[in-house]
Amino acid sequence: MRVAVLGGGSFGTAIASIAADNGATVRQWLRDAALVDQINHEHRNGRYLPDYPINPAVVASTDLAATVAEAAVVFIAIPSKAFRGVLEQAREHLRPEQILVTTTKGIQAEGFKLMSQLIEEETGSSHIGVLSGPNLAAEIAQKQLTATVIASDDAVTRAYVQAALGCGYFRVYAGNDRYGAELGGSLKNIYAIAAGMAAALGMGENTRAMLMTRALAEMSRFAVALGANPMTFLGLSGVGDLIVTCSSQLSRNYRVGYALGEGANLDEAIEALGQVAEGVNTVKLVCAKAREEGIYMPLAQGLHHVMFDDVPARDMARALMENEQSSDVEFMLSREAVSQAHQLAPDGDA
Ligand SMILES: NC(=O)c1ccc[n+]([C@@H]2O[C@H](COP(=O)([O-])OP(=O)(O)OC[C@H]3O[C@@H](n4cnc5c(N)ncnc54)[C@H](O)[C@@H]3O)[C@@H](O)[C@H]2O)c1
Ligand SMILES: O=P(O)(O)OC[C@H](O)CO
Repeated sequence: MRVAVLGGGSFGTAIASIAADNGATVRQWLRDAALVDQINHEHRNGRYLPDYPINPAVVASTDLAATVAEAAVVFIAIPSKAFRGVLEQAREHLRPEQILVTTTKGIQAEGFKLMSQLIEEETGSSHIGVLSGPNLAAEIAQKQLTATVIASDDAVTRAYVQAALGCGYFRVYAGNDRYGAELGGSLKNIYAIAAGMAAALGMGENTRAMLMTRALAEMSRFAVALGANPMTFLGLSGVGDLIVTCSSQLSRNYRVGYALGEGANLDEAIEALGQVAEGVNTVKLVCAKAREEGIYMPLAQGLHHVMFDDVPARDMARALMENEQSSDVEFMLSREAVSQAHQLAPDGDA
């Protein structure tokens, strides 16, 4: 199998190395000639994954056309802000039978588009997939046992990606809800920022469990309103990714939240990170979309106030705790039914 990876960051490098470990012929495209040289000669990505060796069979290049030329599968691991631009450059070199897979967990502001939708618009391909799951690049680079999802309505895409990446330390499950899997990967970054902030403020495990579980309720409420299948959120690309990203200092989104919780401002937190934290942009886009569509998203809106309106995180947490008490699993008991029933109890002030 011939595999191309577009992107020289931590995840692109991790994916390239898995495919090479699995016996594929792997080409990786990046812009930085010095980093290309380092990957090809030292088998290391000193900028993004400095502490881990890369399979020596990975060949990096600054030549986009040559990178994709022979590939059966092309993975695109480019931050959402640059994703369409890279597709525009790649488009003329791609062939209709090639399988195009996004690994990017972000949203384009214009039109609230997910990356697989950009691939569809730019290429018209019928072999499009989303790779998403609890996949911290640094842990993959250590060959920690890891699982992911290839979500596509195209059986050929699912089969090729399972064959390209499935190996002794990386297990690839198949899904057919591309939109739900991709939305889950983007939304969880919002709550990872909140979880990092809560940890920095000394909040405990009960708090983290509450935050993650209510985040899942909020994510699935949003996804259902936008037409995704809520069952997808029970899988690796939903709750699985939410767990890892809300629990680990290896997550860039968690680290941004942690820095904010320690008192840094947003610019300082982003600068200290030096890599992409998609959640910073996603929280803005999701809050705007939720307002537009009338979707109840108290955690995301609360985080937005903390990040962009200077509301202290502890004040926001207190306000959220004092919100009207609601339903646990609203697919079974609606929020409206709980709210209406409040009049049946004696008034707390009486
Ligand atoms: N790192 C992880 O653990 C991880 C895991 C799963 C998914 N992802 C997702 O993968 C995507 C990429 O993440 P990453 O971790 O590799 O990011 P990163 O910040 O480590 O690297 C981004 C890479 O994209 C390159 N890039 C940026 N703009 C470009 C442009 N215009 N043209 C060409 N290259 C450009 C950068 O030079 C860099 O090599 C993100 O959306 C992220 O959500 C990351
Ligand atoms: O480092 P983050 O926060 O972008 O998260 C990485 C992956 O999405 C975890 O699955």
